[in-house]
Amino acid sequence: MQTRTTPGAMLKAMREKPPLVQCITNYVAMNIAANVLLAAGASPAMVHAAEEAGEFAGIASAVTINIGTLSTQWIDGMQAAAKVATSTGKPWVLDPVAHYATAFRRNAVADLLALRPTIIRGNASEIIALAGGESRGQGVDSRDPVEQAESSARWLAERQRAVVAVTGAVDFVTDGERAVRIEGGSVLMPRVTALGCSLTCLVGAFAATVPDDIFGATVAALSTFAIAGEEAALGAAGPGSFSWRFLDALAALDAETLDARARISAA
Ligand SMILES: Nc1ncnc2c1ncn2[C@@H]1O[C@H](COP(=O)(O)OP(=O)(O)O)[C@@H](O)[C@H]1O
Ligand SMILES: Cc1ncsc1CCOP(=O)(O)O
Ligand SMILES: [Mg+2]
Repeated sequence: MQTRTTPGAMLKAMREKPPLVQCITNYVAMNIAANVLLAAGASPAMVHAAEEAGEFAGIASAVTINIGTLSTQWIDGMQAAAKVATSTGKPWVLDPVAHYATAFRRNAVADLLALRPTIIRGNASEIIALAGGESRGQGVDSRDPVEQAESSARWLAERQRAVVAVTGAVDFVTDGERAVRIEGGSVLMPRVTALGCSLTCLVGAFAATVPDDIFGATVAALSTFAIAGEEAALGAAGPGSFSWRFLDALAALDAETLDARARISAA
C-alpha cells in the first residue's frame, strides 16, 4: 500500500484522485486560486451563494472560507457551508483576511470561529490579532514577522482545537502540541495579490486528500508553495512573470522533488 506520510506522497495521492474543493473566496482571488488548484492537481469550485453553498458542501470533499470581499449575503453562504462541513466531518479552512480592520469583519470571523474550522490559515498580522494581540497589519497585508505570531498561533490552536498555519518569510504550523517551521518561497510572493488566499484553497485540497492527518496535510500544502515559489523566482523578472511561472512550477513539481527539497523543521 502506498504511504501518504510525506508531502510528496500526499501531493501524488491528491493528483491520483483530485478532490473537489469548495472555495468560498474573494473576488480578487477567485481566478488565481482556481488556477493554483488546477495546476497542483485538485478540482476547484467557487460556490458561495447562500441558496446553494450548504448543499454544495454536501458534495465537496473540503470547504475553504475566506472573508476577503465580504457582504451579508456571502456570510450566509459561508455559514451554511461551514455548518454542513462540520456536521458531516469534512475539513474546512478559515482565512480571516484583514479581520481586524472593521467591526463587520471581526463579527463575521467570530461567528465562523464558533463553527469550528479544522484549519485556520492567515498571515502573521491576522493570527496575532485573532489571539487578541496588537497587530500592525495594514488592510490585507501583514506588517508583522511570523516569529512574533508563533505564540498567538499556539494559543489559538489550543483554544480552537484547530491546526493554525501562519505564513510569511518562514511559515509556522501548529496544532497546539506539535509545531514546525517551513522555509522557502520568495519575496515576490507577497507582491502578487491573492497568493495567500490561493494557498488557503490548496490547504483545503490537501486536507481533503488526507483528512486523517490535518497537520501533515497543512504542512504539505505550505511546503508545495515554498518549493514552487522558489522555483518560479529563479527566472522571474518581477511579480508579473513570477505569477505565471508559479503556476507552471506548481504543475511541474513532482513528489520526489518536493520531498527532496522541502525544508521542514521542528519548532
Ligand atoms: N518574504 C517572503 N519570503 C518567502 N515567501 C513568502 C514571503 N512572504 C510570503 N511568502 C509566502 O507567500 C505565500 C502567501 O503568504 P502570505 O503573503 O503570508 O499570505 P497573505 O497573502 O494572506 O498575506 C506563502 O506561501 C508564504 O510562505
Ligand atoms: C487585495 C484584496 N482586497 C480584498 S481581498 C484581497 C486579496 C488578498 O489576498 P491575500 O490575502 O492572499 O494577500
Ligand atoms: Mg491573506
